Amino acid sequence: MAEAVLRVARRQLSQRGGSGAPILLRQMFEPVSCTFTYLLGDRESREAVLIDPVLETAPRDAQLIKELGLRLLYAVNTHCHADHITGSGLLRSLLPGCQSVISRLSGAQADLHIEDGDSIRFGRFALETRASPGHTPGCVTFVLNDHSMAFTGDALLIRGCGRTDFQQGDQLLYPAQDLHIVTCCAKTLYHSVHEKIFTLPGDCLIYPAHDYHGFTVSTVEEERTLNPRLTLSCEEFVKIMGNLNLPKPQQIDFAVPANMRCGVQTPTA
Ligand SMILES: N[C@@H](CCC(=O)N[C@@H](CCS)C(=O)NCC(=O)O)C(=O)O
Ligand SMILES: [Fe+2]
Repeated sequence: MAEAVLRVARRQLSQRGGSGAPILLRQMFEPVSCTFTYLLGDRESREAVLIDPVLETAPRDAQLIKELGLRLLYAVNTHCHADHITGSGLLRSLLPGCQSVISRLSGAQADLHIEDGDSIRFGRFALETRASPGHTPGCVTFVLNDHSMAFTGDALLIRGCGRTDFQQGDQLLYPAQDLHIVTCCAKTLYHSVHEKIFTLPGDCLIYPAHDYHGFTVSTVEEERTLNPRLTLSCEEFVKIMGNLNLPKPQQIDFAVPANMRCGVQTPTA
């Protein structure tokens, strides 16, 4: 009971802030890779962060940020993406003052490297970093400080989850050389989701990095009870992940090397 009261109080503090203004949130879509980019801002200080921008839609995002009178502090990545080039490199040149961010464990270049437990602050709000490896070793989930929403990248998708068949060394490659790697990554992902995401409040909103079925948002409670993969035992989950037989992402051969350098740094002529 005391915990519930505290949670409500925390939520009012962050979502409503001191002035009663709610957080500014925009979910944007890039249709080729089916990627969601999220803009979060503080209406009072005008400080903002962008989660998982895509190279092709970075100019759109920069224009919206300017139109809304926001100051982009950080263009952050939930992981080194295999299916598209990140927009974080381009955004730092389109919006001077913006810094690119990715986890240290991704091995990718960026202005700032984050680790489990680090906070990304913007105005009266903050995003907590929770390491959630498995899809890639450097995957993180960002949780708003009042635990009302989580940006899960590819660790947890709506009624699905990220694939675990990438070879993970210096770079992501496909396919993983043997089933042992897929098994190990799948076990890691299962524990990440159960320990770092499903432990959040049931009404915490889940915002993934992709959706291929037309969904936009879910909740912890929905995924805890309805996700067809993550409601299985770890053993059954590992078996399913070893047999997804997904085709190689079309852009992986050039997207991953580019993302290891945090994408394209300057606008093309
Ligand atoms: N067809 C797409 C790639 C689709 C894909 O592999 N998606 C990844 C997430 C992006 S790295 C994934 O984990 N999918 C899980 C699933 O169950 O679909 C392309 O060619 O880009
Ligand atoms: Fe991914």
